[in-house]
Parts: sequence; structure tokens; C-alpha cells
Amino acid sequence: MSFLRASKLTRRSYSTASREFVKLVEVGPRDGLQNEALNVPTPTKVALINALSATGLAVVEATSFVSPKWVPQMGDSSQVFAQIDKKKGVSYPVLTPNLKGFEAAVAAGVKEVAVFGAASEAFSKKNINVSIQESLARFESVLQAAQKQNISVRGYVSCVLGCPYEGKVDPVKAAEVAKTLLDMGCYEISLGDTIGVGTPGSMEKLLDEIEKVIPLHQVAVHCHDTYGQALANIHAAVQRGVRVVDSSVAGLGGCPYADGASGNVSSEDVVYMLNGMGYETGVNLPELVKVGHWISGQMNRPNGSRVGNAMKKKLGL
Ligand SMILES: CC(C)(COP(=O)([O-])OP(=O)([O-])OC[C@H]1O[C@@H](n2cnc3c(N)ncnc32)[C@H](O)[C@@H]1OP(=O)([O-])[O-])[C@@H](O)C(=O)NCCC(=O)NCCSC(=O)C[C@@](C)(O)CC(=O)[O-]
Repeated sequence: MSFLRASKLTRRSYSTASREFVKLVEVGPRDGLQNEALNVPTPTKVALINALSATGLAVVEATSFVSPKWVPQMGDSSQVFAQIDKKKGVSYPVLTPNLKGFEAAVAAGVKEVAVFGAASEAFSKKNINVSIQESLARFESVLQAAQKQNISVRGYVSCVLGCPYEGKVDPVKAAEVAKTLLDMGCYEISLGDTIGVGTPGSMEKLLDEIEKVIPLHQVAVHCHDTYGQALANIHAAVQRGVRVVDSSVAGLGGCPYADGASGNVSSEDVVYMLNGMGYETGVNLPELVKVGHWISGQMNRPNGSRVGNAMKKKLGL
């Protein structure tokens, strides 16, 4: 379906969308902190997660149970998970690349995990040291173990709109990996524009292929903002019917295996846009802005949220 045709057929007016809910999956404590040169102390991570869950966010991705040799920034995952307040109504998923990570997560008391694959062979190899096919076999064993223990599993597909090593990625390939993860039992598939090269046009083309194999209510978008297109891409996806958006407070982050990838779209900017479109998010924006400034200060980095910076003075920060 062409970009124009898709827009005409599916565009919703903001007023009819007024009572619909869009869920935010806050990935700052994981996707954000995994790429920071500064090793953030465990108590700061814990305080960040607790502060984020107090803003009304329903999902705060807490950490990842990956090899500390590969991502030392996440080496304290068990301690972080043990120390956070588990607020009622908030879920705290973690990333698990294999059974070893899954078992460590379960031992730490985790109730939801995410497996992470890719639509590009080169990225899969660089990120988790296996081909796409091998990664899917690994994930299958994680999903089987998870089902036995009533643990929900989310599936990520990275590089859906471009790869740092291979360049263009075929949307058909992204849809194929996404469908395989869904068929294995993932309850939701998060489509990652890992290096932020997508545009609303390529997002539309991707969703054309995704929609052929997965209902869009089981899809999330995970947009990095390297080329400044993240909000436009999210807008395109929401207009198509996607109702789950990954984002990162203060725009923290990047991926350690995707050189040059900037942070995720900032959660503050997404909430502001969705509020303006008439969607509910359940998130208290001023409180979220405060958290963004606090963590930026802790990390001695500029706040990557345009909305956060615009609201700073008004909030007396
Ligand atoms: C998958 C592996 C482990 C393979 O790494 P490997 O080296 O092939 O693993 P291995 O099975 O050969 O084991 C090597 C060593 O790692 C240990 N090991 C093995 N597994 C684990 C584990 N789970 N936790 C802790 N330790 C582990 C294992 O016990 C062994 O220890 P040793 O005997 O040498 O002491 C590695 O490649 C890895 O950890 N990769 C993670 C990379 C990563 O976290 N990337 C960022 C997340 S993905 C992302 O950011 C994208 C996303 C999701 O946000 C969406 C988007 O933006 O696109």
C-alpha cells in the first residue's frame, strides 16, 4: 500500500480518538542506561525506576540479564531488580537473550521478560553473537520455559527500518521475524528502528507488511531519534492503529552494538504529542519532566527531551 493511500484510508481525526489509550513502555532504565559511558550506580538506577513508576507509567523496563562482558552497564541486574519497589499495576520487564538470562531473571523474581531478535543478520551476530535462525531457536526455549512458569514474554525485532552494518532492511524480512516471535508465544512485538533512520514513509511501508501477518494491536514501535524522525514515525504508526510506544525519559540511550545510534525518542515528547492528539496515556507529564531533569543531572548530561527543556522554567526547575 502506498504511503498516500494508507494515509487516506486509515487516518483518524483527533476528536474521534479522544478517549483511546496509548500505552507507553518506558525503556530508559534499560535501553537508556545500557549505552552510557558512565556506570550509573545501582541506587541511582533504583531511584530512577521508582520515580518513573510514580508518574503513572504502567510499564518500566527495568534492566537486562545479559552477559556483563558484553554490556557491563547492566551487570547489576539482579541487585537492581531486588531493590526496586514493585508498584501495584506497574510491570517491570527485563531483557533475556537466552535461557541463562531467563533463569537468572526468574531467580530475581521477574514476572515478565523480553527476547530480542533482529531483521538483519549482521546486527544479530554483532548484538547476540548468533544468526537470526539460531536466535529464534534460543528464544523458543526461553518461551517454552516462560510458559511453564506463567511469565509473559515480549519480542523485539531490531533494525526494522535499517541496519548499521547492512544498510537497507527488507520490511518483508522484519515481518517474517516478527510473525515467528508472535507464533512462538510473544504477546507483543516491538519494532525497533535501532539507528533511527526511518521516516513516516518507510514506517508506513513496514506496517503494510506487518499488518499482513500480525494484528496491529499486538505491535509496539520503538523509535530512536538519530535523524529527528522519531515523533513523526510514531505519529504515523499511531494513525495506523498502533497503541503501544516505547520511549525513554530524557531521551536517554542508544544501543551498544549500533554505533552512532542516538537515544530513544524521549518519553516527555511522546506524552506531549499524544496528549495533543487527544489520547490518554495515564502519565503525569510535569512529574515525568522532573524525573528527566533529575536523571540528566545525575548523569551530568544534557536533557534530550525538547518538551522537558521547554517546560523546565514553568516548573521552576
Ligand atoms: C547473548 C550473549 C550472552 C551471547 O554471548 P556469547 O559470548 O556468545 O555467549 P556464550 O553462551 O558463549 O557464553 C559466554 C559467557 O557469557 C556468559 N553468559 C551467557 N549468557 C549470559 C547471560 N544471559 N547473562 C550472564 N552471562 C551470560 C556465559 O556463562 C559465559 O561465561 P564464561 O563461561 O565465559 O564466564 C551476549 O551476546 C549478550 O549478552 N548480548 C547482549 C547484547 C545487548 O544487551 N544488547 C543491547 C540490547 S538489544 C537493544 O538494545 C535493541 C532494542 C531491544 O532496544 C531494540 C532496538 O532499539 O532495536
